[in-house]
Amino acid sequence: MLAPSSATASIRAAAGRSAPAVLQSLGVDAATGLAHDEVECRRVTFGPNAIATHHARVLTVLWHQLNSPLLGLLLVAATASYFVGEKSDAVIIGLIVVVSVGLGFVNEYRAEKAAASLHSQVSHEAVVLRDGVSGRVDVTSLVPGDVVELTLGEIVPADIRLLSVVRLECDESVLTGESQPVEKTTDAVEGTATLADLDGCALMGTVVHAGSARGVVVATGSRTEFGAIATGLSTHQLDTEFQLGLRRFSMLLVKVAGALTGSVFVVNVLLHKPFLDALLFSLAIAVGITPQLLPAVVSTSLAAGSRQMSRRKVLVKRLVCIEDLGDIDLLFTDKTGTLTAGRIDYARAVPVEGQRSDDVLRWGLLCTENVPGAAAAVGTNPLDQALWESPATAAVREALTGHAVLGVLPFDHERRMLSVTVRDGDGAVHLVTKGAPETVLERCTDVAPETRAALDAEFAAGNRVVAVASRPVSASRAPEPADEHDLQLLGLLVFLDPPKPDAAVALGRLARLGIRVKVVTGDNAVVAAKVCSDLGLPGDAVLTGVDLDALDDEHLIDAVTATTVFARVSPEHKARLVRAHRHGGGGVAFLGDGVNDALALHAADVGISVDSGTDVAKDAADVILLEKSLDVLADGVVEGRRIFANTLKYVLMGTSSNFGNMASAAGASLFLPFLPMLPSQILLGNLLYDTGQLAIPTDNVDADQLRRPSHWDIAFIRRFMLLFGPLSSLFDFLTFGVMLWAFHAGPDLFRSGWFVESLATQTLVIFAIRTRTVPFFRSHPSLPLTLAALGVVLVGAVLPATPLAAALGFAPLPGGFFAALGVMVVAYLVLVEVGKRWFYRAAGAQPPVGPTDLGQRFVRRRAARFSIAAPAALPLRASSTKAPVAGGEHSP
Ligand SMILES: Nc1ncnc2c1ncn2[C@@H]1O[C@H](COP(=O)(O)OP(=O)(O)OP(=O)(O)O)[C@@H](O)[C@H]1O
Ligand SMILES: [Mg+2]
Repeated sequence: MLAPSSATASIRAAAGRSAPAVLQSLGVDAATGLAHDEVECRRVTFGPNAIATHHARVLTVLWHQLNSPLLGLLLVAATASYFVGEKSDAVIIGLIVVVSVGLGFVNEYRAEKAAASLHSQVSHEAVVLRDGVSGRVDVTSLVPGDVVELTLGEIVPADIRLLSVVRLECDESVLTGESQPVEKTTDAVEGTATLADLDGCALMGTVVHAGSARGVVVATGSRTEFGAIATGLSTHQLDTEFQLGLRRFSMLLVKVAGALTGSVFVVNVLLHKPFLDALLFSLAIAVGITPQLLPAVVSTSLAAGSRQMSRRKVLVKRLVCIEDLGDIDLLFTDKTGTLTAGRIDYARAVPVEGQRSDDVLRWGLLCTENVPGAAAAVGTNPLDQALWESPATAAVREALTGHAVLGVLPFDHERRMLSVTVRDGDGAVHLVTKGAPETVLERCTDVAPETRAALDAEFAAGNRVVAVASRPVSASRAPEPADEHDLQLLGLLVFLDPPKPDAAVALGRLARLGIRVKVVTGDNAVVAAKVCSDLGLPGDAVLTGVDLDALDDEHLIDAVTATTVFARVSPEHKARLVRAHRHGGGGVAFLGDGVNDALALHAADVGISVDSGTDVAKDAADVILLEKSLDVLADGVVEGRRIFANTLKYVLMGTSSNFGNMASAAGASLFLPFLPMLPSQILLGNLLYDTGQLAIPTDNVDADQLRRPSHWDIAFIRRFMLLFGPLSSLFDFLTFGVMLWAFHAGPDLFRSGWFVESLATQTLVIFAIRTRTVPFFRSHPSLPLTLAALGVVLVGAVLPATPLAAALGFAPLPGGFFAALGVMVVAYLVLVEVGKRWFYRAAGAQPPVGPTDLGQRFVRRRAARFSIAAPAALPLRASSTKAPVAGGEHSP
């Protein structure tokens, strides 16, 4: 029995030993893999191959709500006051706190649930050999000893000792920071090696950059190197960069609140006000200022957003992707299926002089990755699919029976060719090569000028063309790249893939959303240019993969910003283009569905794939479109920006008017002989206000706000707070004046007046803050929001006149107060409008801030794929007590 602590459990130890020795100590035969019952056994011992859980846990969420020193202090103080002072006041405080905590809990729990269900919709798979049969399994079910296959674009699913490699290169930047891919071998390393030197190993979380390999799993889950850095990262909470920023910002507010309320408390005590009252009052203010609900509210609106997205055929793998999707301003897309109909049709064969059409077609049909046996299921290659499924090729397909395919050199996106050795009916053996005409023609002995002319004509018409060539060979082994020479060209196979009728409209829509679109394709430059110009994209300056290779990174950036179409690019070129643009600051999205797109999908801020795409592409993507269409993508972007805009409303509300109110409460307590508001009243006002805010996700968003990528900008929020906070305080002090001098109010009346005024201004200002339009009523809020805001104000206004008033310490307000209130609310909103106009004009002049790219973001994204739903099953270090990185400012 293998114990988790055995020497093999560490990849570093395994790296120093030969592959056979590692296999032996793991008790596995590389030819058959583990037996299924052994896998079960090991799963019990080692646990799942996971480093995070996405299970929504009641207690954790509840603890989140209660885990606030302020709340604790408040409850302690309330309990103390229950025994020595006002019993009813203490009870009311207790009740309000319970309701607030409940509100936060329900919201956050629902968001967690939504996030968890997103996680369980997506699964990440690996190809593994068990009991002699290879198949796909969920990555979380891998155990040490499993024999796995690695292919291009895949994320390495565990720490693996390599057994055989074919030109394998891994991008290990997520672990080592090294941006150049590392070449891998099967050799053991000597002595003690650093992580970057483990040549004979592939490490969890890294990307297969080139080639393929087979290896044996040595360590899983949190015992991997990646697990060690990612353990404790909570992948479902506070996932977004904004939420992290918000946390930091909240901390700032808490500090301000601490200083403010601390001094209020001291001054109040020095002024000989009752100790406990002063303490409760200060704490209530502090609770009011702290935007406790904010993180919960952000996740809630994102969670609601993910449902709206899926109704628009956009699936996000994680909540954070919604925000990222709204933020993109540059989209790279492949051509096939996005710009073109994608239903590739075989049109005709163009034989060279002396050949027959049917022969070109016959060799073309044989030259595929399909296993011999004629009508065997076709692979995923779209050109081969089209060839094999076309009714026009049926007759030739029937006649293939006498041929035997002896070996295949698979298609790869760098060579853009594939070759087979075939024995024909007469027993003669041929090497047949099919591929991109440029590359195939280079390897042919002589090509007639007429053939080149025919090819150019097909390209100019925007048709996809592959060339078929052959030569007789003697050896009946599988072909190698070195064999592809001295070929005789047989002819061309022409396929039609016309531009999508609605793509031009969708491109226009993306342009209006402020998103630049660039096309990257493995197809020919002339074809790409033709399709693009048909759709209205500038296709006159096309850069090819060869051009890109000639540019170093410095020149690349200049050259690529000006270019819209990139043709004959390899998977690595696609990724390089994405990386070059990511330094520009804006969000870069990549849309693709092929194996050749996976590297770029990993490199992009937002990787987008389609439901019908290949597994590797879907695995690499953050967002999956149920339909490959730029229109669906545009819907997704709009939805993302809408959600973002609404979330921002909360933040602006909470940090400006709310903050202003609390500051005035603190200020007033200094010159009033009594507390300006009772602690329970402050908390009640806060609760009512929060409740009204819950309708914000339903709100309409101005078209103008959807036209820009949505960046989170904490500096913007801070400036907003500093302008609009004091503005709301101004009206609070006006109210104080009115209450004291016009109504000669005593404590109860004073508090009632201010309670109603602060709730009214604080709530109604949503109508101004929700839009940049001046005057605000030209933009229409949603009905639920309107009703909620007015409802809250109404409740606040009648409260002092109800039987509850006495218990809450309110007194009925005179009619004259409401007249004054009306005037003040109107004056306040007018001033806010003036401030808004000035603010947005000044803000327009500010340079936009790009997303601050944390390397952590990639770690989180990778970690999310090694996540399980079961709550208690994470053994060993996974359940370590390391604080969640997201929880504080001390991120590594
Ligand atoms: N099965 C095949 N047989 C022969 N040649 C092929 C085959 N598949 C692709 N090719 C050639 O390789 C070229 C590049 O293909 P690749 O898959 O890299 O790009 P693509 O996926 O077609 O383009 P896009 O990125 O727009 O989807 C094709 O244009 C074609 O010339
Ligand atoms: Mg493709």
